[in-house]
Amino acid sequence: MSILSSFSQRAPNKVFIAMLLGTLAGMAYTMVIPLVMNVLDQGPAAFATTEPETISLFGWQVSHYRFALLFVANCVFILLARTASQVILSRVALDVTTDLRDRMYRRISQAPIAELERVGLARLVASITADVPVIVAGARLLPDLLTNAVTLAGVLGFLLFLSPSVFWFVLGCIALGVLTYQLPMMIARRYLIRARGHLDHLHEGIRGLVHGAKELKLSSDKRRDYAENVLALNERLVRETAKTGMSVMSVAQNYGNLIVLFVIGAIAFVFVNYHAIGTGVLAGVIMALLYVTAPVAALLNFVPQLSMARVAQRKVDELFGQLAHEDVADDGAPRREWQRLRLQQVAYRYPGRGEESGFHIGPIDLEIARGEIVFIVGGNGSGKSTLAKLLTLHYRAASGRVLFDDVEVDAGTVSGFRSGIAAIYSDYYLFDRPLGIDEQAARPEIERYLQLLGLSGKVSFADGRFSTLSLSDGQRRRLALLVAFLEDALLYVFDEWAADQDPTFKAVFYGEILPALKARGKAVVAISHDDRYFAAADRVVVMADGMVSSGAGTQTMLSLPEAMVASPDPVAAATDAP
Ligand SMILES: Nc1ncnc2c1ncn2[C@@H]1O[C@H](COP(=O)(O)OP(=O)(O)OP(=O)(O)O)[C@@H](O)[C@H]1O
Repeated sequence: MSILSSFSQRAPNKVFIAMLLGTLAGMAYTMVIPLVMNVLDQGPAAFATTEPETISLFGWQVSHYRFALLFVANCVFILLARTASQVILSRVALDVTTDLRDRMYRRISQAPIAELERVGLARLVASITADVPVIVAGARLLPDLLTNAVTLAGVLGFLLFLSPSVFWFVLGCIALGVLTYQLPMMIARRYLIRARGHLDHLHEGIRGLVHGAKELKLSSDKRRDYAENVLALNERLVRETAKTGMSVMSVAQNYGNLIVLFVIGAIAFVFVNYHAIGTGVLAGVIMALLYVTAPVAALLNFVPQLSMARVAQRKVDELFGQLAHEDVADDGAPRREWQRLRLQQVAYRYPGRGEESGFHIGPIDLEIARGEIVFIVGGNGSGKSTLAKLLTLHYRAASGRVLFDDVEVDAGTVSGFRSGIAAIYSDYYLFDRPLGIDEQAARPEIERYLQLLGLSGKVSFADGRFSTLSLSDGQRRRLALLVAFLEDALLYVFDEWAADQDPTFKAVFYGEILPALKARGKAVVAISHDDRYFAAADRVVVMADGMVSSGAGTQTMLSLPEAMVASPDPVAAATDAP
Protein backbone atom coordinates (compact mmCIF):
# COMPACT_ATOMS: atom_id res chain seq x y z
CA MET A 1 0.00 0.00 0.00
CA SER A 2 1.38 3.44 -0.84
CA ILE A 3 2.25 5.72 2.01
CA LEU A 4 -0.08 8.41 0.69
CA SER A 5 -3.04 6.08 0.97
CA SER A 6 -1.89 5.19 4.52
CA PHE A 7 -2.05 8.90 5.34
CA SER A 8 -5.50 9.39 3.90
CA GLN A 9 -6.81 6.20 5.49
CA ARG A 10 -5.46 7.13 8.93
CA ALA A 11 -7.09 10.55 9.09
CA PRO A 12 -8.93 11.42 5.88
CA ASN A 13 -10.37 14.67 7.20
CA LYS A 14 -7.10 15.91 8.61
CA VAL A 15 -5.21 15.03 5.45
CA PHE A 16 -7.85 16.79 3.37
CA ILE A 17 -7.61 19.92 5.54
CA ALA A 18 -3.79 19.84 5.40
CA MET A 19 -3.87 19.52 1.61
CA LEU A 20 -6.46 22.26 1.32
CA LEU A 21 -4.45 24.61 3.52
CA GLY A 22 -1.30 23.81 1.53
CA THR A 23 -3.14 24.58 -1.69
CA LEU A 24 -4.61 27.81 -0.30
CA ALA A 25 -1.16 28.85 0.94
CA GLY A 26 0.13 28.30 -2.59
CA MET A 27 -2.65 30.47 -3.99
CA ALA A 28 -1.87 33.15 -1.45
CA TYR A 29 1.78 33.01 -2.49
CA THR A 30 0.73 33.59 -6.07
CA MET A 31 -1.25 36.65 -5.03
CA VAL A 32 1.88 38.42 -3.82
CA ILE A 33 3.14 39.23 -7.31
CA PRO A 34 -0.03 40.86 -8.70
CA LEU A 35 -0.41 42.79 -5.44
CA VAL A 36 3.08 44.23 -5.69
CA MET A 37 2.71 44.84 -9.43
CA ASN A 38 -0.11 47.21 -8.66
CA VAL A 39 2.21 49.70 -7.08
CA LEU A 40 4.92 49.60 -9.72
CA ASP A 41 4.82 52.57 -12.06
CA GLN A 42 6.79 50.53 -14.50
CA GLY A 43 4.61 47.47 -14.09
CA PRO A 44 2.30 46.06 -16.74
CA ALA A 45 -0.47 48.40 -17.76
CA ALA A 46 -3.12 45.94 -16.66
CA PHE A 47 -2.05 46.44 -13.06
CA ALA A 48 -1.55 50.19 -13.05
CA THR A 49 -3.76 51.87 -10.47
CA THR A 50 -4.84 55.38 -11.15
CA GLU A 51 -4.67 57.07 -7.83
CA PRO A 52 -2.31 55.82 -5.12
CA GLU A 53 -4.20 56.44 -1.89
CA THR A 54 -1.75 57.21 0.88
CA ILE A 55 -2.48 57.12 4.59
CA SER A 56 -0.39 57.67 7.66
CA LEU A 57 0.03 54.66 9.93
CA PHE A 58 2.02 54.89 13.14
CA GLY A 59 3.83 57.86 11.64
CA TRP A 60 4.69 55.97 8.42
CA GLN A 61 3.35 56.96 5.00
CA VAL A 62 1.65 53.96 3.43
CA SER A 63 0.61 54.27 -0.20
CA HIS A 64 -1.96 52.02 -1.84
CA TYR A 65 -3.05 51.25 1.69
CA ARG A 66 -5.84 48.88 0.62
CA PHE A 67 -3.36 46.77 -1.28
CA ALA A 68 -0.92 47.08 1.60
CA LEU A 69 -3.55 45.73 3.98
CA LEU A 70 -4.39 42.96 1.57
CA PHE A 71 -0.68 42.21 1.25
CA VAL A 72 -0.25 41.93 5.04
CA ALA A 73 -3.40 39.82 5.37
CA ASN A 74 -2.13 37.60 2.59
CA CYS A 75 1.22 37.13 4.30
CA VAL A 76 -0.43 36.34 7.64
CA PHE A 77 -2.66 33.83 5.88
CA ILE A 78 0.37 32.16 4.27
CA LEU A 79 2.04 31.91 7.68
CA LEU A 80 -1.01 30.40 9.35
CA ALA A 81 -2.13 28.12 6.53
CA ARG A 82 1.31 26.71 5.85
CA THR A 83 2.11 26.17 9.51
CA ALA A 84 -1.24 24.55 10.21
CA SER A 85 -0.91 22.33 7.18
CA GLN A 86 2.59 21.20 8.18
CA VAL A 87 1.65 20.65 11.83
CA ILE A 88 -1.43 18.62 10.91
CA LEU A 89 0.45 16.42 8.50
CA SER A 90 3.42 15.98 10.87
CA ARG A 91 1.03 14.69 13.51
CA VAL A 92 -0.67 12.36 11.10
CA ALA A 93 2.81 11.25 10.00
CA LEU A 94 3.64 10.20 13.56
CA ASP A 95 0.42 8.19 13.74
CA VAL A 96 1.17 6.63 10.36
CA THR A 97 4.69 5.73 11.53
CA THR A 98 3.20 3.86 14.46
CA ASP A 99 0.64 2.19 12.18
CA LEU A 100 3.33 1.19 9.73
CA ARG A 101 5.49 -0.34 12.45
CA ASP A 102 2.41 -1.96 13.94
CA ARG A 103 1.64 -3.58 10.59
CA MET A 104 5.22 -4.78 10.43
CA TYR A 105 5.01 -6.25 13.93
CA ARG A 106 1.87 -8.11 12.93
CA ARG A 107 3.42 -9.35 9.70
CA ILE A 108 6.42 -10.62 11.65
CA SER A 109 4.33 -12.33 14.32
CA GLN A 110 2.08 -13.91 11.69
CA ALA A 111 4.95 -15.14 9.54
CA PRO A 112 5.97 -18.80 9.72
CA ILE A 113 9.10 -19.40 11.83
CA ALA A 114 10.87 -20.93 8.83
CA GLU A 115 10.40 -17.67 6.90
CA LEU A 116 11.67 -15.54 9.77
CA GLU A 117 14.75 -17.75 10.05
CA ARG A 118 15.34 -17.37 6.32
CA VAL A 119 14.91 -13.59 6.18
CA GLY A 120 16.98 -13.00 9.29
CA LEU A 121 16.76 -10.55 12.14
CA ALA A 122 19.14 -7.93 10.72
CA ARG A 123 17.04 -7.28 7.61
CA LEU A 124 13.84 -7.00 9.61
CA VAL A 125 15.34 -4.59 12.12
CA ALA A 126 16.92 -2.50 9.34
CA SER A 127 13.56 -2.18 7.67
CA ILE A 128 11.75 -1.14 10.80
CA THR A 129 14.38 1.30 12.05
CA ALA A 130 15.83 2.68 8.81
CA ASP A 131 13.16 2.47 6.13
CA VAL A 132 10.03 3.50 8.00
CA PRO A 133 11.31 7.00 9.00
CA VAL A 134 12.45 7.67 5.42
CA ILE A 135 9.07 6.68 4.02
CA VAL A 136 7.23 8.85 6.49
CA ALA A 137 9.60 11.80 5.97
CA GLY A 138 8.82 11.58 2.25
CA ALA A 139 5.11 11.69 2.92
CA ARG A 140 5.46 14.65 5.27
CA LEU A 141 6.69 16.76 2.37
CA LEU A 142 3.25 16.69 0.80
CA PRO A 143 1.90 20.04 2.06
CA ASP A 144 5.05 21.87 0.95
CA LEU A 145 4.89 20.05 -2.33
CA LEU A 146 1.34 21.23 -2.80
CA THR A 147 2.06 24.79 -1.72
CA ASN A 148 4.93 25.08 -4.15
CA ALA A 149 3.10 23.34 -6.97
CA VAL A 150 0.13 25.65 -6.58
CA THR A 151 2.41 28.69 -6.40
CA LEU A 152 4.10 27.59 -9.59
CA ALA A 153 0.77 26.97 -11.29
CA GLY A 154 -0.48 30.38 -10.11
CA VAL A 155 2.57 32.22 -11.37
CA LEU A 156 2.36 30.40 -14.69
CA GLY A 157 -1.28 31.53 -14.86
CA PHE A 158 -0.10 35.06 -14.16
CA LEU A 159 2.41 34.78 -17.01
CA LEU A 160 -0.35 33.53 -19.29
CA PHE A 161 -2.33 36.61 -18.37
CA LEU A 162 0.65 38.88 -19.07
CA SER A 163 1.77 37.32 -22.33
CA PRO A 164 0.67 33.97 -23.75
CA SER A 165 3.82 33.68 -25.88
CA VAL A 166 6.01 34.13 -22.78
CA PHE A 167 3.88 31.57 -20.95
CA TRP A 168 4.40 28.89 -23.61
CA PHE A 169 8.09 29.67 -23.85
CA VAL A 170 8.53 29.42 -20.06
CA LEU A 171 6.47 26.25 -19.90
CA GLY A 172 8.55 24.63 -22.66
CA CYS A 173 11.83 25.65 -20.99
CA ILE A 174 10.74 24.34 -17.57
CA ALA A 175 9.52 21.06 -19.09
CA LEU A 176 12.85 20.62 -20.88
CA GLY A 177 14.74 21.43 -17.68
CA VAL A 178 12.72 18.95 -15.64
CA LEU A 179 13.18 16.23 -18.26
CA THR A 180 16.95 16.66 -18.44
CA TYR A 181 17.01 16.76 -14.65
CA GLN A 182 15.65 13.21 -14.59
CA LEU A 183 18.82 11.68 -16.03
CA PRO A 184 21.19 12.48 -13.12
CA MET A 185 18.35 11.74 -10.71
CA MET A 186 17.96 8.27 -12.19
CA ILE A 187 21.67 7.58 -11.80
CA ALA A 188 21.60 8.89 -8.23
CA ARG A 189 18.63 6.69 -7.41
CA ARG A 190 20.46 3.60 -8.64
CA TYR A 191 23.35 4.34 -6.31
CA LEU A 192 21.01 4.95 -3.39
CA ILE A 193 19.28 1.60 -3.95
CA ARG A 194 22.67 -0.07 -3.99
CA ALA A 195 23.70 1.74 -0.79
CA ARG A 196 20.51 0.56 0.91
CA GLY A 197 21.36 -3.04 -0.06
CA HIS A 198 24.82 -2.70 1.50
CA LEU A 199 23.18 -1.29 4.63
CA ASP A 200 21.52 -4.68 5.27
CA HIS A 201 24.95 -6.35 5.31
CA LEU A 202 26.25 -3.61 7.56
CA HIS A 203 23.43 -4.22 10.03
CA GLU A 204 24.26 -7.92 10.04
CA GLY A 205 27.88 -6.94 10.74
CA ILE A 206 26.88 -4.69 13.63
CA ARG A 207 24.82 -7.53 15.07
CA GLY A 208 27.94 -9.71 14.99
CA LEU A 209 29.94 -6.93 16.66
CA VAL A 210 27.50 -6.79 19.59
CA HIS A 211 26.61 -10.46 19.92
CA GLY A 212 30.16 -11.61 19.27
CA ALA A 213 31.77 -8.95 21.47
CA LYS A 214 33.12 -11.53 23.90
CA GLU A 215 34.76 -13.63 21.19
CA LEU A 216 36.21 -10.56 19.48
CA LYS A 217 37.55 -9.10 22.74
CA LEU A 218 39.75 -12.12 23.33
CA SER A 219 41.77 -11.84 20.17
CA SER A 220 43.13 -8.74 18.50
CA ASP A 221 43.63 -10.73 15.26
CA LYS A 222 39.95 -11.69 15.19
CA ARG A 223 38.98 -8.14 16.05
CA ARG A 224 41.13 -6.70 13.28
CA ASP A 225 39.89 -9.25 10.79
CA TYR A 226 36.26 -8.53 11.64
CA ALA A 227 36.78 -4.78 11.72
CA GLU A 228 38.53 -4.73 8.35
CA ASN A 229 36.82 -7.45 6.39
CA VAL A 230 33.30 -7.14 7.66
CA LEU A 231 32.59 -3.78 9.27
CA ALA A 232 34.97 -1.49 7.37
CA LEU A 233 34.24 -3.28 4.10
CA ASN A 234 30.49 -2.84 4.44
CA GLU A 235 30.90 0.68 5.78
CA ARG A 236 33.02 1.50 2.75
CA LEU A 237 30.50 0.02 0.35
CA VAL A 238 27.64 1.94 1.98
CA ARG A 239 29.70 5.13 2.14
CA GLU A 240 31.08 5.02 -1.39
CA THR A 241 27.80 4.20 -3.08
CA ALA A 242 25.92 6.75 -0.95
CA LYS A 243 28.61 9.38 -1.65
CA THR A 244 28.37 8.85 -5.40
CA GLY A 245 24.59 8.86 -5.21
CA MET A 246 24.53 12.04 -3.15
CA SER A 247 27.08 13.78 -5.40
CA VAL A 248 25.11 13.03 -8.54
CA MET A 249 22.01 14.16 -6.69
CA SER A 250 23.72 17.44 -5.74
CA VAL A 251 24.55 18.07 -9.40
CA ALA A 252 20.93 17.38 -10.27
CA GLN A 253 19.66 19.61 -7.47
CA ASN A 254 21.83 22.56 -8.39
CA TYR A 255 20.96 22.14 -12.02
CA GLY A 256 17.31 22.14 -10.92
CA ASN A 257 17.86 25.35 -8.93
CA LEU A 258 19.25 27.06 -12.02
CA ILE A 259 16.52 26.04 -14.43
CA VAL A 260 14.43 29.16 -13.82
CA LEU A 261 17.48 31.40 -14.03
CA PHE A 262 18.25 29.88 -17.45
CA VAL A 263 14.69 30.69 -18.46
CA ILE A 264 15.06 34.29 -17.28
CA GLY A 265 18.30 34.62 -19.25
CA ALA A 266 16.69 33.07 -22.32
CA ILE A 267 13.81 35.58 -22.16
CA ALA A 268 15.95 38.63 -21.40
CA PHE A 269 18.62 37.92 -24.03
CA VAL A 270 16.97 35.81 -26.71
CA PHE A 271 13.19 35.78 -26.54
CA VAL A 272 12.90 39.60 -26.69
CA ASN A 273 14.66 39.57 -30.07
CA TYR A 274 11.90 37.51 -31.62
CA HIS A 275 8.79 38.77 -29.84
CA ALA A 276 7.59 42.29 -29.28
CA ILE A 277 7.35 42.62 -25.51
CA GLY A 278 6.98 45.88 -23.59
CA THR A 279 9.34 46.87 -20.80
CA GLY A 280 6.55 46.78 -18.24
CA VAL A 281 5.53 43.27 -19.24
CA LEU A 282 9.18 42.14 -19.36
CA ALA A 283 9.71 43.51 -15.84
CA GLY A 284 6.59 41.68 -14.67
CA VAL A 285 7.68 38.44 -16.32
CA ILE A 286 11.17 38.59 -14.83
CA MET A 287 9.80 39.45 -11.41
CA ALA A 288 7.33 36.58 -11.56
CA LEU A 289 10.04 34.20 -12.72
CA LEU A 290 12.43 35.29 -9.96
CA TYR A 291 9.61 34.76 -7.55
CA VAL A 292 9.02 31.27 -8.83
CA THR A 293 12.71 30.26 -8.60
CA ALA A 294 12.31 29.07 -5.03
CA PRO A 295 9.16 26.98 -5.60
CA VAL A 296 10.68 25.31 -8.68
CA ALA A 297 13.89 24.55 -6.79
CA ALA A 298 11.89 23.28 -3.82
CA LEU A 299 9.76 21.09 -6.07
CA LEU A 300 12.83 19.61 -7.68
CA ASN A 301 14.51 19.15 -4.32
CA PHE A 302 11.56 17.13 -3.15
CA VAL A 303 12.37 14.63 -5.84
CA PRO A 304 15.47 13.21 -4.08
CA GLN A 305 13.61 12.86 -0.80
CA LEU A 306 10.64 11.31 -2.50
CA SER A 307 12.90 8.96 -4.41
CA MET A 308 14.63 7.94 -1.18
CA ALA A 309 11.18 7.34 0.29
CA ARG A 310 10.36 5.24 -2.76
CA VAL A 311 13.57 3.23 -2.35
CA ALA A 312 12.68 2.61 1.30
CA GLN A 313 9.08 1.75 0.43
CA ARG A 314 10.28 -0.71 -2.19
CA LYS A 315 12.64 -2.30 0.30
CA VAL A 316 9.85 -2.71 2.84
CA ASP A 317 7.43 -4.09 0.24
CA GLU A 318 10.08 -6.48 -1.05
CA LEU A 319 10.97 -7.74 2.41
CA PHE A 320 7.43 -8.16 3.58
CA GLY A 321 6.45 -9.61 0.23
CA GLN A 322 8.90 -12.41 1.03
CA LEU A 323 7.36 -12.95 4.44
CA ALA A 324 4.39 -15.09 3.65
CA HIS A 325 1.40 -14.91 5.92
CA GLU A 326 1.13 -18.20 7.77
CA ASP A 327 -1.85 -20.25 6.76
CA VAL A 328 -3.62 -20.17 10.12
CA ALA A 329 -7.38 -19.89 9.96
CA ASP A 330 -8.15 -20.04 13.67
CA ASP A 331 -5.58 -17.67 15.13
CA GLY A 332 -6.37 -17.25 18.83
CA ALA A 333 -8.58 -20.36 18.94
CA PRO A 334 -9.03 -21.97 22.36
CA ARG A 335 -6.77 -24.84 23.31
CA ARG A 336 -7.72 -28.22 21.89
CA GLU A 337 -7.43 -31.22 24.19
CA TRP A 338 -5.80 -34.44 23.01
CA GLN A 339 -4.27 -37.65 24.34
CA ARG A 340 -1.90 -38.78 21.63
CA LEU A 341 0.29 -37.02 19.10
CA ARG A 342 1.19 -38.88 15.92
CA LEU A 343 3.54 -38.11 13.09
CA GLN A 344 2.78 -40.20 10.00
CA GLN A 345 5.39 -40.22 7.26
CA VAL A 346 6.29 -36.63 8.09
CA ALA A 347 9.07 -35.04 6.05
CA TYR A 348 10.56 -31.58 6.00
CA ARG A 349 13.26 -29.91 3.94
CA TYR A 350 15.05 -26.61 4.50
CA PRO A 351 15.33 -24.46 1.40
CA GLY A 352 18.66 -25.01 -0.35
CA ARG A 353 21.22 -22.38 -1.27
CA GLY A 354 22.15 -22.21 -4.93
CA GLU A 355 23.04 -25.67 -6.16
CA GLU A 356 23.05 -27.14 -2.65
CA SER A 357 19.81 -28.75 -1.54
CA GLY A 358 18.71 -28.09 2.05
CA PHE A 359 18.86 -30.57 4.90
CA HIS A 360 16.03 -33.06 4.81
CA ILE A 361 14.38 -35.07 7.57
CA GLY A 362 11.91 -37.91 7.29
CA PRO A 363 9.76 -39.61 6.43
CA ILE A 364 9.22 -40.03 10.17
CA ASP A 365 6.61 -42.07 12.03
CA LEU A 366 6.38 -41.27 15.70
CA GLU A 367 3.81 -41.43 18.49
CA ILE A 368 3.87 -39.62 21.78
CA ALA A 369 1.14 -40.04 24.36
CA ARG A 370 0.20 -37.86 27.29
CA GLY A 371 1.92 -39.13 30.45
CA GLU A 372 4.95 -40.30 28.46
CA ILE A 373 8.54 -39.10 28.46
CA VAL A 374 10.33 -39.40 25.13
CA PHE A 375 13.97 -38.53 24.68
CA ILE A 376 15.30 -37.54 21.26
CA VAL A 377 18.97 -38.31 21.02
CA GLY A 378 21.51 -38.33 18.22
CA GLY A 379 24.60 -36.67 16.87
CA ASN A 380 25.00 -33.00 16.10
CA GLY A 381 23.13 -32.01 12.98
CA SER A 382 21.11 -35.21 12.91
CA GLY A 383 17.86 -33.20 12.85
CA LYS A 384 16.70 -33.29 16.49
CA SER A 385 15.85 -29.59 16.74
CA THR A 386 14.18 -29.72 13.34
CA LEU A 387 12.02 -32.57 14.57
CA ALA A 388 11.26 -30.58 17.74
CA LYS A 389 10.05 -27.66 15.59
CA LEU A 390 7.82 -30.05 13.67
CA LEU A 391 6.43 -31.42 16.93
CA THR A 392 5.74 -27.92 18.25
CA LEU A 393 4.05 -27.09 14.92
CA HIS A 394 6.46 -24.29 14.05
CA TYR A 395 7.52 -26.06 10.90
CA ARG A 396 4.74 -27.44 8.78
CA ALA A 397 5.40 -30.86 7.30
CA ALA A 398 6.15 -30.80 3.58
CA SER A 399 4.53 -34.23 3.33
CA GLY A 400 2.90 -36.69 5.72
CA ARG A 401 0.43 -35.94 8.49
CA VAL A 402 0.61 -34.65 12.04
CA LEU A 403 -2.38 -35.79 14.10
CA PHE A 404 -3.54 -35.06 17.60
CA ASP A 405 -5.77 -38.03 18.35
CA ASP A 406 -7.60 -38.31 15.05
CA VAL A 407 -7.59 -34.64 14.18
CA GLU A 408 -5.07 -33.63 11.57
CA VAL A 409 -3.11 -30.44 12.01
CA ASP A 410 -4.06 -28.03 9.26
CA ALA A 411 -4.74 -24.32 8.90
CA GLY A 412 -8.01 -24.71 10.76
CA THR A 413 -6.68 -26.59 13.79
CA VAL A 414 -3.06 -25.56 14.20
CA SER A 415 -3.65 -22.61 16.48
CA GLY A 416 -5.77 -24.61 18.95
CA PHE A 417 -3.10 -27.32 19.15
CA ARG A 418 -0.26 -24.83 19.48
CA SER A 419 -1.93 -23.35 22.55
CA GLY A 420 -1.32 -26.61 24.36
CA ILE A 421 2.41 -26.70 23.66
CA ALA A 422 5.24 -25.23 25.73
CA ALA A 423 8.79 -25.41 24.49
CA ILE A 424 12.23 -24.28 25.52
CA TYR A 425 14.47 -24.34 22.44
CA SER A 426 18.23 -24.18 22.58
CA ASP A 427 17.98 -20.61 21.22
CA TYR A 428 15.06 -19.73 23.50
CA TYR A 429 14.21 -16.14 24.29
CA LEU A 430 13.46 -15.19 27.87
CA PHE A 431 10.96 -12.35 28.27
CA ASP A 432 11.18 -10.30 31.43
CA ARG A 433 7.60 -11.22 32.31
CA PRO A 434 5.33 -14.21 31.96
CA LEU A 435 2.99 -13.32 29.11
CA GLY A 436 -0.72 -13.96 28.82
CA ILE A 437 -1.34 -14.98 32.42
CA ASP A 438 -3.32 -13.51 35.28
CA GLU A 439 -0.51 -11.99 37.29
CA GLN A 440 -2.34 -11.95 40.64
CA ALA A 441 -3.58 -15.53 40.35
CA ALA A 442 -0.18 -16.81 39.27
CA ARG A 443 1.81 -15.03 41.95
CA PRO A 444 1.75 -17.81 44.61
CA GLU A 445 2.65 -20.37 41.95
CA ILE A 446 5.53 -18.21 40.71
CA GLU A 447 6.88 -17.81 44.24
CA ARG A 448 6.70 -21.58 44.71
CA TYR A 449 8.47 -22.33 41.44
CA LEU A 450 11.15 -19.71 42.15
CA GLN A 451 11.89 -21.61 45.32
CA LEU A 452 11.75 -25.02 43.66
CA LEU A 453 14.13 -23.91 40.91
CA GLY A 454 16.62 -22.44 43.36
CA LEU A 455 15.97 -18.89 42.16
CA SER A 456 14.20 -17.35 45.15
CA GLY A 457 17.28 -15.54 46.40
CA LYS A 458 18.11 -14.25 42.94
CA VAL A 459 14.89 -13.24 41.26
CA SER A 460 11.68 -11.85 42.62
CA PHE A 461 8.40 -11.19 40.90
CA ALA A 462 6.84 -7.75 41.25
CA ASP A 463 4.66 -5.49 39.10
CA GLY A 464 4.08 -8.30 36.67
CA ARG A 465 7.74 -8.81 35.80
CA PHE A 466 10.83 -10.56 37.03
CA SER A 467 13.20 -8.33 38.97
CA THR A 468 16.20 -9.27 36.84
CA LEU A 469 17.33 -11.37 33.90
CA SER A 470 21.00 -10.84 34.71
CA LEU A 471 21.49 -14.43 35.71
CA SER A 472 23.82 -17.26 34.89
CA ASP A 473 22.97 -19.33 31.78
CA GLY A 474 21.71 -22.19 33.94
CA GLN A 475 19.59 -19.85 36.06
CA ARG A 476 18.10 -18.17 33.00
CA ARG A 477 17.09 -21.57 31.70
CA ARG A 478 15.47 -22.35 35.02
CA LEU A 479 13.49 -19.13 34.78
CA ALA A 480 12.43 -20.16 31.28
CA LEU A 481 11.32 -23.46 32.77
CA LEU A 482 9.28 -21.61 35.38
CA VAL A 483 7.50 -19.68 32.63
CA ALA A 484 6.82 -22.96 30.80
CA PHE A 485 5.32 -24.46 33.98
CA LEU A 486 2.95 -21.51 34.28
CA GLU A 487 1.54 -22.31 30.86
CA ASP A 488 0.37 -25.69 32.13
CA ALA A 489 0.68 -27.10 28.61
CA LEU A 490 -0.19 -30.59 27.37
CA LEU A 491 3.07 -31.12 25.50
CA TYR A 492 6.43 -29.98 26.85
CA VAL A 493 9.43 -29.90 24.53
CA PHE A 494 12.89 -29.25 25.96
CA ASP A 495 15.75 -28.82 23.52
CA GLU A 496 18.91 -29.62 25.50
CA TRP A 497 17.49 -27.81 28.48
CA ALA A 498 19.80 -29.45 30.98
CA ALA A 499 22.97 -28.85 28.94
CA ASP A 500 24.21 -26.02 31.13
CA GLN A 501 22.77 -27.11 34.48
CA ASP A 502 25.03 -28.16 37.32
CA PRO A 503 25.04 -31.90 38.23
CA THR A 504 22.63 -31.41 41.12
CA PHE A 505 20.09 -29.58 39.03
CA LYS A 506 20.53 -31.93 36.11
CA ALA A 507 19.48 -34.68 38.47
CA VAL A 508 16.52 -32.59 39.66
CA PHE A 509 15.45 -32.03 36.05
CA TYR A 510 15.65 -35.65 34.94
CA GLY A 511 14.74 -37.20 38.27
CA GLU A 512 12.00 -34.91 39.52
CA ILE A 513 10.77 -32.36 37.05
CA LEU A 514 10.24 -34.66 34.07
CA PRO A 515 8.56 -37.39 36.17
CA ALA A 516 6.39 -34.73 37.82
CA LEU A 517 5.23 -33.52 34.41
CA LYS A 518 4.58 -37.12 33.39
CA ALA A 519 2.61 -37.71 36.58
CA ARG A 520 0.44 -34.74 35.70
CA GLY A 521 -0.40 -36.30 32.36
CA LYS A 522 1.85 -34.15 30.21
CA ALA A 523 3.54 -35.47 27.11
CA VAL A 524 7.24 -34.69 27.50
CA VAL A 525 9.84 -34.59 24.75
CA ALA A 526 13.41 -33.88 25.77
CA ILE A 527 16.31 -33.56 23.36
CA SER A 528 19.30 -34.68 25.30
CA HIS A 529 22.94 -35.62 25.08
CA ASP A 530 22.95 -36.68 28.76
CA ASP A 531 23.31 -40.44 28.25
CA ARG A 532 23.63 -40.84 32.05
CA TYR A 533 19.94 -40.02 32.30
CA PHE A 534 18.54 -41.81 29.25
CA ALA A 535 16.92 -44.24 31.67
CA ALA A 536 14.59 -41.48 32.81
CA ALA A 537 12.78 -41.80 29.48
CA ASP A 538 9.95 -44.15 28.65
CA ARG A 539 11.24 -44.19 25.11
CA VAL A 540 14.37 -43.02 23.41
CA VAL A 541 14.14 -41.87 19.81
CA VAL A 542 17.48 -41.97 18.07
CA MET A 543 18.05 -39.66 15.15
CA ALA A 544 20.67 -39.99 12.46
CA ASP A 545 20.78 -38.07 9.17
CA GLY A 546 17.23 -36.86 9.56
CA MET A 547 15.77 -40.33 10.15
CA VAL A 548 14.57 -41.84 13.43
CA SER A 549 14.83 -45.23 15.03
CA SER A 550 13.30 -45.88 18.47
CA GLY A 551 14.96 -47.64 21.36
CA ALA A 552 13.30 -48.83 24.56
CA GLY A 553 13.80 -46.76 27.67
CA THR A 554 13.35 -47.70 31.27
CA GLN A 555 11.53 -46.16 34.15
CA THR A 556 14.47 -46.77 36.48
CA MET A 557 16.19 -43.61 37.59
CA LEU A 558 19.80 -44.30 37.00
CA SER A 559 22.34 -42.18 38.77
CA LEU A 560 19.85 -40.21 40.80
CA PRO A 561 20.42 -39.49 44.45
CA GLU A 562 17.88 -41.39 46.50
CA ALA A 563 16.39 -38.29 48.07
CA MET A 564 15.47 -37.00 44.65
CA VAL A 565 13.85 -40.17 43.45
CA ALA A 566 11.85 -40.28 46.69
CA SER A 567 9.87 -37.16 45.82
CA PRO A 568 8.38 -37.55 42.37
CA ASP A 569 6.44 -34.29 42.45
CA PRO A 570 8.84 -31.38 42.74
CA VAL A 571 6.07 -28.91 43.35
CA ALA A 572 5.00 -30.96 46.32
CA ALA A 573 8.65 -31.18 47.35
CA ALA A 574 8.97 -27.43 47.25
CA THR A 575 5.79 -26.94 49.21
CA ASP A 576 6.78 -29.51 51.80
CA ALA A 577 10.26 -28.11 52.20
CA PRO A 578 10.86 -26.57 55.61
N1 LIG B 1 17.30 -22.42 9.89
C1 LIG B 1 17.87 -23.35 9.10
N2 LIG B 1 17.95 -23.13 7.77
C2 LIG B 1 18.49 -24.05 6.95
N3 LIG B 1 19.03 -25.22 7.38
C3 LIG B 1 19.00 -25.48 8.70
C4 LIG B 1 18.42 -24.57 9.63
N4 LIG B 1 18.53 -25.10 10.87
C5 LIG B 1 19.14 -26.30 10.72
N5 LIG B 1 19.43 -26.52 9.43
C6 LIG B 1 20.05 -27.73 8.86
O1 LIG B 1 19.50 -28.85 9.50
C7 LIG B 1 20.52 -29.69 10.01
C8 LIG B 1 20.03 -30.30 11.32
O2 LIG B 1 19.90 -29.24 12.24
P1 LIG B 1 19.28 -29.50 13.69
O3 LIG B 1 19.37 -28.21 14.43
O4 LIG B 1 17.94 -30.10 13.54
O5 LIG B 1 20.27 -30.59 14.29
P2 LIG B 1 20.40 -31.13 15.76
O6 LIG B 1 20.32 -32.61 15.68
O7 LIG B 1 19.43 -30.46 16.67
O8 LIG B 1 21.88 -30.70 16.11
P3 LIG B 1 22.55 -30.32 17.53
O9 LIG B 1 22.68 -31.56 18.34
O10 LIG B 1 23.87 -29.79 17.12
O11 LIG B 1 21.67 -29.30 18.16
C9 LIG B 1 21.74 -28.81 10.15
O12 LIG B 1 22.91 -29.55 9.91
C10 LIG B 1 21.55 -27.79 9.07
O13 LIG B 1 22.13 -28.23 7.88
